[in-house]
Amino acid sequence: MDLNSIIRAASPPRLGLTHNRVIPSRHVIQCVYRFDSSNALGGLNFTPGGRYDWQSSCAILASKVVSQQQDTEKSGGADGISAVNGHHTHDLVPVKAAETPSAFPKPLSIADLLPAPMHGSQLRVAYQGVPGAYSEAAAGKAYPNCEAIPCDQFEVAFQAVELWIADRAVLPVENSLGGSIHRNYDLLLRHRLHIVGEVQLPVHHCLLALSGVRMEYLTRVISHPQALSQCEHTITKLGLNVAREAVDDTAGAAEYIATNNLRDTAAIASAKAAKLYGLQILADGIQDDCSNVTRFVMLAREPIIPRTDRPFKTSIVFAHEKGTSVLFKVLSAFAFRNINLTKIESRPHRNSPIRVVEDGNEGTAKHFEYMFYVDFEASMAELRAQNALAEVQEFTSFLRVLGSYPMDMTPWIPSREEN
Ligand SMILES: O=C(O)C(=O)C[C@]1(C(=O)O)C=C[C@@H](O)C=C1
Repeated sequence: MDLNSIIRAASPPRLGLTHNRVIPSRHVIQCVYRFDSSNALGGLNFTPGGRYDWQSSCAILASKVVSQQQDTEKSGGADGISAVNGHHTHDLVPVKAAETPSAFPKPLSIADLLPAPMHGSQLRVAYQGVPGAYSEAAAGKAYPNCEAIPCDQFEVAFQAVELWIADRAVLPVENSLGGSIHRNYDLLLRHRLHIVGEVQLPVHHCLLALSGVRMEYLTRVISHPQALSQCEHTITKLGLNVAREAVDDTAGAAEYIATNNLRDTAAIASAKAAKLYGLQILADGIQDDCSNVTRFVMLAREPIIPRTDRPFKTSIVFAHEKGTSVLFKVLSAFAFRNINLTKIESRPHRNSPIRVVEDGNEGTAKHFEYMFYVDFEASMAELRAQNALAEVQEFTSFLRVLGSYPMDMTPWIPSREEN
């Protein structure tokens, strides 16, 4: 087997935006949620008709399954894609029911309508990147024994869950050295998934190159922008005179070097990526700080029921039409109740990015408008959290609960070589 065949064998196809029409080999059930923007407890209350409602409707797209199945047939779909509801398309020829009852579509059962994971199968977890990416390791930490599904973009991982191709998505939101992964904050707002958990992964970076390549041959280092920034000082300290180039993910960088036989380029990626793509480790543990940790959130179509028997965290996002002046009031709603905040992030308000204030004598002032993301240490099952949010709602024009979920309390172990 040559190196390329090894790489191909090691890498299952990634989901891309063009794969959105992939149908799982069972009924596709689509849920559409409409959010009442006045809903402080969005996603946590399902009482129909009230102010605090999610309006939800579920439709079983049997006809869509059939039409997509025909499309797939035409394009010679791969195994598992051409199968619909457990029946391969070539089974669907006119036959007598008594002779071959399995030739007819199976009626839906309660099992088809159960929340994921369905049919007792493995939990399918979407992540951005290719095998060997840190996000894959985070998916394994969050859901041991899951089936990790590689996606080529963050957006695709969201869509994979929304379209029932995956049961969960695991996505990075912040790193102890590189800061926030802003793209995912923006996507959390644009999609209707719920945060159901978090994992913190110690990230141990290696410098990888083709076998026989020496550091002095290198002219370029490629990796995910977060990984490049997490190793910036070490790269300089190693005396490397190299261009830095950003690619979609760390393991993808390793795969690219191996596939294209690049002898002047190194990748920053995991030791697992070195093994998967047949690269040597030129330097080990090159992150600028040994306590380099990335925090990932787990996303699902449904929220979990918040509890009080273990430490919970709640993530919210809010905006106010009068700008940042209410921030103090909002934050004091938590301070007065002794609720600890663990994160505040502001992002441009896409719907109204600028507020213009006219002053007849002085001219016109333009202020930037923001969405604020806050994580606090309390469960939505606690009265103090509910009261805090009721107060926050008074000051805000938009408020959404992104999720209330168990905190990752695993003991602190600095990064090691295994990821
Ligand atoms: O590229 C990868 O391997 C990823 O999983 C992405 C990612 C990130 O987005 O921050 C995850 C963890 C590390 O911080 C570096 C990169």
